Amino acid sequence: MASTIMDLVRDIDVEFSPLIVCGIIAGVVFACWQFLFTGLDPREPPEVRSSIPFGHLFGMLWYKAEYVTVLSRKVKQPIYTIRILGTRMYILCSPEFIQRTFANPKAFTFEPFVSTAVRRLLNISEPDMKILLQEPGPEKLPSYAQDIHDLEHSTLTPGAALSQLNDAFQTRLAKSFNEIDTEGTTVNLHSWSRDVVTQAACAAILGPDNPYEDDPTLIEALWDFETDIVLLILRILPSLTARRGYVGRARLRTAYLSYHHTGLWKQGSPLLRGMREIGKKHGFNDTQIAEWDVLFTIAAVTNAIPISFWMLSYILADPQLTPSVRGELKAIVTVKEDGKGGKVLTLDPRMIREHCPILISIWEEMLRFTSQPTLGRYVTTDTVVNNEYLLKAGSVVQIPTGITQSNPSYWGPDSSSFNARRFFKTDKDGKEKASKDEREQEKLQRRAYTPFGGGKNLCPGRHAAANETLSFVAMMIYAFTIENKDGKPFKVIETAPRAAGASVPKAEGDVEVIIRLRDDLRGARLAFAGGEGR
Ligand code: HEM
Repeated sequence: MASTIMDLVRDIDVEFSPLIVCGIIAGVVFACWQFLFTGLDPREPPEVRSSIPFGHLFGMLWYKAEYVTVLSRKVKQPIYTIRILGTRMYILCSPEFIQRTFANPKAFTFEPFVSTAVRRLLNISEPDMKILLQEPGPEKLPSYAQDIHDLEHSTLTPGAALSQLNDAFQTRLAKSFNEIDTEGTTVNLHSWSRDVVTQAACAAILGPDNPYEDDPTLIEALWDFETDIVLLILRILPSLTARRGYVGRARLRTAYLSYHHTGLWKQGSPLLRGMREIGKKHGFNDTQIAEWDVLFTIAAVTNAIPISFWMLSYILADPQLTPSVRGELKAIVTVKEDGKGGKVLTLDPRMIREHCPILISIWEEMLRFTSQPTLGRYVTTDTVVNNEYLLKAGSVVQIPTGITQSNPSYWGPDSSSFNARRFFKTDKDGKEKASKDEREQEKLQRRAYTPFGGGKNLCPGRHAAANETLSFVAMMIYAFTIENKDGKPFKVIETAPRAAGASVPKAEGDVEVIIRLRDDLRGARLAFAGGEGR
């Protein structure tokens, strides 16, 4: 109780000082003035006004992260401006404009969004924040943010460090698969797959002796933190309004700190060790390093875990797909005697791209269909895009990728539904089947396809995400039968509204299933080539 009161006092103290209240009033007056009197430059994209005053603001409050997507579907313009409380937002719905902004990261930057969120999430002081983000000074030393960016891209692009991460993921995943009861295990598929894949993803980043192994309830704490992240960034009485996330964050902080103090970080991934080294170089203490590690873990699981569940669900819901996928997976699976009277089934995820075109098509379609982030960029300098429109410094660019990723002129009349074979490119003999027109269409699609964002901030974890999802789904489909507990045909469950900042929505509710090893594999141990446990 006493600690709750202290939390409250701390929140109020931070958020509602007289200075901040005056600031808010001044901001509102300024915003109203802007709204009523400031015109747009004629070279700016056309303005879309709402029919009622402050309509866009209400729209944002109502639809949250989805508002610009909902509005863009109605407006049907390639580029337009809206104003909310005096801030200009340019909404980009055409691949042409989107690619131009990706190509100019100096003028259109993502960093202010990250730094504001991180500062508020971790309570970093202004001076520390300056150190964090400082531009290279006269000595030309890169900032912490730049060092981390470079590290992420070097350790997560194909190479030795990524292979090590992938192998560690698969080793831990195989352990969970081998724990499934031979007679069958009844689970809630959504929460079970979330826990199994999270456990493996954390082992990949943090190493085999990580806090989640000692205390699996930390998985729940991680997802509580992830779910409440927007409320924690807003910081309006977080100990009350985001209680679960608030407590989860504190538990994770303590657990990661102990992981660093006890030296367990030494068996972590090259990425994790690199983050620690960079933190130390920039003068961070262990608590700050631990907090960054927690945030990175969130970035690594927030989209990859839900998409694993969706991909498995869409395959299970189509009776034709399971046999087709199993058929092509045969080429990458071996079953051998293990020398101890048993057998071991080994699946090699590194061969999926070459041998499993249907599975790859499903993965790419899954990304198109579910990963529809609204990307944000801050305009740092007045810039003309495409020799056509002026985007003014101090404004915000919003890119609702759901618009381009479901536009029928790029994707055809079935653009708003899931089509497992949309990206299937080879005929039975493995020859390219695309005609010239189809190849032109593919070019358009490639420009309209941004499930991982783009430009300088293109998701560095995209290769790891592909490995995680494909390894999980491939083994689930190949080695197990998965049936609804109530005996009815499997159906894809509802999606929850996409959270602000998330690319992939989570599921609403759950579905109870029985997972059983296939009869012909009874007694076999499951393993991945690359991962241990063979
Ligand atoms: C299917 C799974 C995933 C999806 C759909 C996804 C999507 C995204 C998107 C849309 C962005 C923002 C890009 C932009 O603004 O242009 C992003 C950034 C990021 N993602 Fe992912 N991501 C996934 C998995 C992962 C994984 C597995 C990791 C780590 C292992 C990861 C680490 C990051 C990081 C560190 C950033 C920030 C990059 C920066 O600011 O430069 N992501 N991701």
